[in-house]
Order: sequence, then structure tokens, then C-alpha cells
Amino acid sequence: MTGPVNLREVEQAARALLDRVRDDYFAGGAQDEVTVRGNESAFARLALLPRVLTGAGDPSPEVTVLGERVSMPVLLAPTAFHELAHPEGERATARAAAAAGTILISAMLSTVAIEDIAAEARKVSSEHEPPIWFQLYLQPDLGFTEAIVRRAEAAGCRALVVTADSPALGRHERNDRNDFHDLPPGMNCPNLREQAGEVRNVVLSPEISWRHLEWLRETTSLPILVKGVLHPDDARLAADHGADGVIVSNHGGRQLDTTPPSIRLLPRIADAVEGRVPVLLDGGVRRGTDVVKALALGARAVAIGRPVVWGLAYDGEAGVTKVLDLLRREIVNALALCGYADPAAVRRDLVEEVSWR
Ligand SMILES: Cc1cc2nc3c(=O)[nH]c(=O)nc-3n(C[C@H](O)[C@H](O)[C@H](O)COP(=O)(O)O)c2cc1C
Ligand SMILES: O=C(O)C(=O)c1ccccc1
Repeated sequence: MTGPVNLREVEQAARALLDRVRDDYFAGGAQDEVTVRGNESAFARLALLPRVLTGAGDPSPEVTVLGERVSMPVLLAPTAFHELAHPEGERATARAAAAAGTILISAMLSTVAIEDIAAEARKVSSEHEPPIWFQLYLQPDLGFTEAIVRRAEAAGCRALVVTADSPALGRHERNDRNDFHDLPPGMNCPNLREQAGEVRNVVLSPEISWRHLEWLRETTSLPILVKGVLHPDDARLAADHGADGVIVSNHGGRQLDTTPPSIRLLPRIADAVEGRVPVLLDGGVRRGTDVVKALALGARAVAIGRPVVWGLAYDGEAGVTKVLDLLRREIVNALALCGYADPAAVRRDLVEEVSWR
């Protein structure tokens, strides 16, 4: 037995190991899960039109994202509660990301403190600081938000990723059915711990606005990315408000159901920002060819959410490493077959809409 040979097989193996409640939490999405399915199926509706005899040479999947050289155009999207997938939780994820040479976007709702996640990543490489970005839900209590930002800065995080698509929590009917609304005993979110030692609850507030982003811009010198942008006007507004990048994302179909697949919105958003800031994308990326399609349509890089959690559930650190290795190999192969050596050189005319089915 060789184990899983692609991300879908990692998914199958992981989901067979997880109990129903956890599987539903990780795999599920909002309401009818139209967007969950759409994110993946949209990639299949895009076709690749390769160039031949380009003599491009061996592909190198390395790219630069916000000044960070990474081993491939794939980041780890922020996902909450890794201890639900594996007892080592985010510690294992952090080691795998660091060893793979790419960026971990660490969730504010991690089950391991950001200081411990950063320390774990550092164990992998003594030569250079592994890149970790911190995902933030802006809290109406700005004093508390600032305290979290200072912790992320002190832990060595190199950018902040503000999740903007969550003025309320999406309706996850699977969790309702399972009556799953709290972490099990022994798990919590130490990033939300106050000085007094109490762990606060996260607030997802519809009062959060561009004013808060302006406040954050004044509060920190870290680069800021806005995650969850779907409307081209919002991508422009993010750049206007000093964001250093945008992440086209519908939260993996876990917030507003029936939004378009993120890959469908990417070209319009790339056009709207006109190269002012890098555009990233997440949602439904499962193959090297998906990554190449996103690059062609204007993304500097992509991020993967569920595949990381499934790798973790399948085999801890080794499982996440497996997912990242499989995807890197697929990207190299896809680039070669498309006639490219450099991910940054991939052009839009590589992708066509499928018109024959
Ligand atoms: C289990 C789970 C938890 C998530 N938690 C967060 C979170 O805490 N913050 C956030 O910004 N996005 C969160 N996301 C969304 C991911 O960052 C990402 O947008 C999404 O998973 C990408 O789609 P994919 O799972 O198809 O790769 C979560 C997604 C999943 C599946
Ligand atoms: O599960 C999620 O997708 C997520 O982002 C979240 C947000 C708030 C509380 C728990 C999870």
C-alpha cells in the first residue's frame, strides 16, 4: 500500500477516520452547500489550452508573495480548531508548513496559542524564520483587538489577514443537526485569553466596517490582507484603504450560501485592482491544474483549507506534509504540460471556458 495518491484520496481516508460530528464540521458549509460544491465543480468547467514546444525547461514552483519567497503558490488557509482533527492540532500543521517552505495563515480561533504555533514552526528551520501570517476577526472591542494584534506581532507573524466575510456566522445546518456548538472539554482558543486568564468568545459583528480597517492600518505596520472579497468594488476599496493584498474567497461556502465559486470572480477582481495589490484565492483548490488555472486568471497564489485539515486528521504532521507534497508535484507537472516553467509567467489565455457540456 502506497497510501493516498491525490488530495481526494487523503480526503476519503481522513473522513473515514473522523466521527460524524467532526466530519460534518470540517466538510460542511452553509445551508444547501451550493457554494461548497460550486467551488470545486467550477474548476472542472474551466479548460486548459497548453502551448507546445516552448522549451521552457524544468518548472520551479517557487513564487514571491508580499515579499515572501515560498516553495509554491499554495498557502495554508486559516481554519479553526485543529485539535478537533488531531491531538497535536496546529503544532503539527505549523511544522508541516514550515518544512514545506510555505506560509501558514494561522487562525485566530486556533486551539493552540499563536506563540506556541510560531515556536513549533521555528523547530523545523534554524536558518530562517518560517513565515506565519495571522488571521484576525476584527472585534468591536478595539482594545481587545489591539491586544491580539500585539500578540501576533510579538510572536513574529509577518502579516495580518482580516476576514471580512463574517458580519455574522453562516448557518451550518449540519452543526445544528449534531447540536455541535462548543468545543469539547479540554479544548479552547488561547488566542482569546485575557490577562485575567479568562477565554473570551469571538464576536462576529455586522458593525465592523472600513473604518475598522483604517484603524488597523494606523495600529500596525504589518502588511494587511483582506480575506473574503467577492465584489470587484470591494477589492478596489480594500486597496484604497491601504490593504496590501486581497483574498478572493467565499469562506469555502461556509458563510453566505449561493455566492459564485471564487474562481469565477477572480478575473473581474484581478481587473478591478489593476495590479495595485496582489490577489490571492481560496475555495475548492484540489489539484495542481486548479492552481495553474487560478494563476492564469490573475492570482499570485492560492490557499487550501479543508485539504490541510484532512491531511492532519489522516496522519498528523505527516498527513499535512503529504497534502503539500502531492500538490507541489502536481503543480510542477501541470506547469510543464502547459509549456511554462515559471508560475508568475502563466497568462490568461491558458484558460478557456468549457463549452462542450
Ligand atoms: C473547518 C474550517 C474552518 C475554517 N475556519 C476559518 C477561520 O477561522 N477563519 C477564516 O478566515 N476562514 C476559515 N475557514 C475558511 C478557509 O480559510 C478557506 O476560506 C476555505 O476553507 C477555502 O476553501 P477550501 O476548504 O475548499 O479549500 C475555515 C474553513 C474550514 C473548512
Ligand atoms: O468554521 C468556520 O468556518 C469559521 O470561520 C468559524 C467562525 C467562528 C466560529 C467558529 C468557526
